[in-house]
Amino acid sequence: MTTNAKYNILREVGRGSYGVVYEAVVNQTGKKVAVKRMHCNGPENVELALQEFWALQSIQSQHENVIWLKECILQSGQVFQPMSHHCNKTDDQLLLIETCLKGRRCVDPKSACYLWFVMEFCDSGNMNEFLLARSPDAQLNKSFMQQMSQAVAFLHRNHIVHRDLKPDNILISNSCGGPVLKITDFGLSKVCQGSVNVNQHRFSSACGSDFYMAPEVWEGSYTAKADIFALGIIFWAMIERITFRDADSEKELLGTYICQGKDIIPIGEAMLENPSMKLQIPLKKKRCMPNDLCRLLHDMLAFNPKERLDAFQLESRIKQTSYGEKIQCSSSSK
Ligand SMILES: Nc1ncnc2c1ncn2[C@@H]1O[C@H](COP(=O)(O)OP(=O)(O)OP(=O)(O)O)[C@@H](O)[C@H]1O
Repeated sequence: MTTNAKYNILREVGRGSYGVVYEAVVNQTGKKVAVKRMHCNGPENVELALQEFWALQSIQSQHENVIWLKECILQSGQVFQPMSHHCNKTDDQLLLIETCLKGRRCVDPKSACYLWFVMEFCDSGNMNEFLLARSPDAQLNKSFMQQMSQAVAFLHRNHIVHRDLKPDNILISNSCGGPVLKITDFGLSKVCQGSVNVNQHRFSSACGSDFYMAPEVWEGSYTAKADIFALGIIFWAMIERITFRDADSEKELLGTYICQGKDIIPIGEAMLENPSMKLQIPLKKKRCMPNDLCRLLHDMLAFNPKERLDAFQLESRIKQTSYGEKIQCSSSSK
């Protein structure tokens, strides 16, 4: 570390397919931050890194449940420059954009090129780890449902479609009061500039994680309503504690599916094969799910995206559900 370094890296927190995340401190304030380093060595990595940057930069105001990007720094060899979202882009930044557009490396192959994302630090892991380490709790589930729906409504209001919502991409900060969810990992997200209504913008590249993908995503023509389907799968799995073991990482993950013999099939894929399929909600404990919650899940997981709730309808429907409400016990004894 040099004496005038802005950040001091403390330890590695984890690695994903495209980057390494470190815990660090801001030297001037002592505040803890997370720093994600993404290697921009090929067009695929560059596209993911730039999409993450564009989405997080495009948000003008912050939202408590969306990860906050403090700054993004482009490293080219020994030179570190802040990324700019405005017209005054540096030559290195323009080369990154060229790499993304042309689909071939345009940055100097001799100098190492990285994007460093400085973000708020989340101290309690992701939603899978957090929930599966605790006993089921309807009040906590309700609070998480509210936080997730508010975050997605905020993103959609800001014309951002996440396209990869899953419990792994929802981090938890538990340092001030109750647990606060933070939606993160915007590498597959899209900013629909110029669209008046985010639900009318159509995407054609299938992307996301199988178990959370809506039927129309499997077909390759979908809108922001695909984010609502993913939330429906997450809510259902969280409420009934439905999990599966990921084939690659062998981790236990929250997610609902259909059993076909020994195989488990993602709900969206199964619905596409059989559009008239009736979802069995609740799957486990029949008497434990209130009717309004059951209807809400059906409305989030509707096969036809036009019949599916949008993020703004979802936000108000969750406020109305009786699920997870504290039961007030009045006592007359003093
Ligand atoms: N802001 C943060 N605060 C604390 N930990 C974080 C933060 N961002 C990411 N992490 C952790 O760092 C690790 C790597 O995250 P990253 O987003 O790079 O990959 P991933 O989501 O695990 O995998 P992939 O990108 O392959 O889907 C994960 O364990 C994640 O929980």
